[in-house]
Amino acid sequence: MLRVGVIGTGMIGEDHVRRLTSTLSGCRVSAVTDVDAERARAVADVAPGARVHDSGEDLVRDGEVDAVVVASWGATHEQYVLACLAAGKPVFCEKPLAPSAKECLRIVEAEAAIGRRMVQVGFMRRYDTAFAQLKRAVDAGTIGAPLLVHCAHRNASVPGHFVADMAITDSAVHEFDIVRWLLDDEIVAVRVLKPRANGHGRDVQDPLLILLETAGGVLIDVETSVNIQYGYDIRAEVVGESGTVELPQAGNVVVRQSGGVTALIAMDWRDRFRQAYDVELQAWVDAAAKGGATGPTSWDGYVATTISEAAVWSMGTGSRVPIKLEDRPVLYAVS
Ligand SMILES: NC(=O)c1ccc[n+]([C@@H]2O[C@H](COP(=O)([O-])OP(=O)(O)OC[C@H]3O[C@@H](n4cnc5c(N)ncnc54)[C@H](O)[C@@H]3O)[C@@H](O)[C@H]2O)c1
Ligand SMILES: O[C@H]1[C@H](O)[C@@H](O)[C@H](O)[C@@H](O)[C@H]1O
Repeated sequence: MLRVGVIGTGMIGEDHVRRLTSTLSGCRVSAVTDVDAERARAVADVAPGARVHDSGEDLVRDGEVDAVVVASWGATHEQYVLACLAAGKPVFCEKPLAPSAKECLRIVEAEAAIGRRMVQVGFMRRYDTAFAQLKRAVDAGTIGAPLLVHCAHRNASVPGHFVADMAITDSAVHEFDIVRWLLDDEIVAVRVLKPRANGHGRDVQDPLLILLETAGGVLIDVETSVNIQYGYDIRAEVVGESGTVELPQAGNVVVRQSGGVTALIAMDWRDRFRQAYDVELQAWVDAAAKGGATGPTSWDGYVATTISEAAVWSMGTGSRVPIKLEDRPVLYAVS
């Protein structure tokens, strides 16, 4: 039984504590912590026997914690992931791995020095049934070589602390990861365009249109909308040489009523990606129980954050920004 410590018991931290306690197998939550101690105590109540620690560092040191989930704010991820690596404990870190490429690189270097995978990054879309179907269709080659990808990432609304950059660093970072995975290709440049602003957006520039170029010559457009009101809507369509393939709309029940047809839509990410979170965390539990990690790597986290940094720069300057990556350590060599 893997004993898991959870750092950060906010929205997704609480969700993960619940699934580790009640949905997944081979694990239990033995400790939690949050800078909001009251919140940590409330969440500990859903995990029988879980201790509440004063700090993330204390939790990592706890002899009854075999592996750690980091679900605190992005700016705190690096310190906890590095503490886990130093303690030899496998760690699942929510996206973004860290807010800057420099911080991500320090994690990559620390893991590469150990010489084996210890970190899994929370890019859960790779475990989503709908995205898996999309990838299978692209890989099967029936639409020919991919030429274009159209993506939309729409949030009904976002919390009050959401600032302009977060449409990129918090939201579009998922697309930066998923298109690399979907196309087996690297992003080489990014440009961000700003249309007329949505009046629901307060001070946040919304929406954005992000244009990505890949090494293989594919062009990708990503719409981010963070105040779209009607629901949480994630879309992707790949245009190939002889056809197109589109992300199925996961779990949308179709209702026929009063002379109309309505397809219900999720209102937030918890709803839309529930299955993906369950599968990604079970995969991590299984790998962590053997002392390692699987799925999205620290390197994937570093690449996604590097693209985010370039996109934020482009949003400010309007320029096309090339993506420059450091050399990939052999630990993350593509097989
Ligand atoms: N994969 C996904 O789809 C997904 C979904 C939501 C959030 N996230 C990521 O998860 C992280 C948390 O997001 P959230 O929406 O749950 O935010 P949140 O604000 O609801 O929760 C974050 C929690 O971390 C706590 N915290 C902050 N600093 C801390 C520290 N130094 N030590 C311990 N606890 C600390 C806060 O008090 C808060 O309770 C972010 O990195 C976010 O991008 C990922
Ligand atoms: O933190 C959340 C989360 O990562 C969701 O998966 C994403 O769709 C949202 O845009 C973001 O704000």
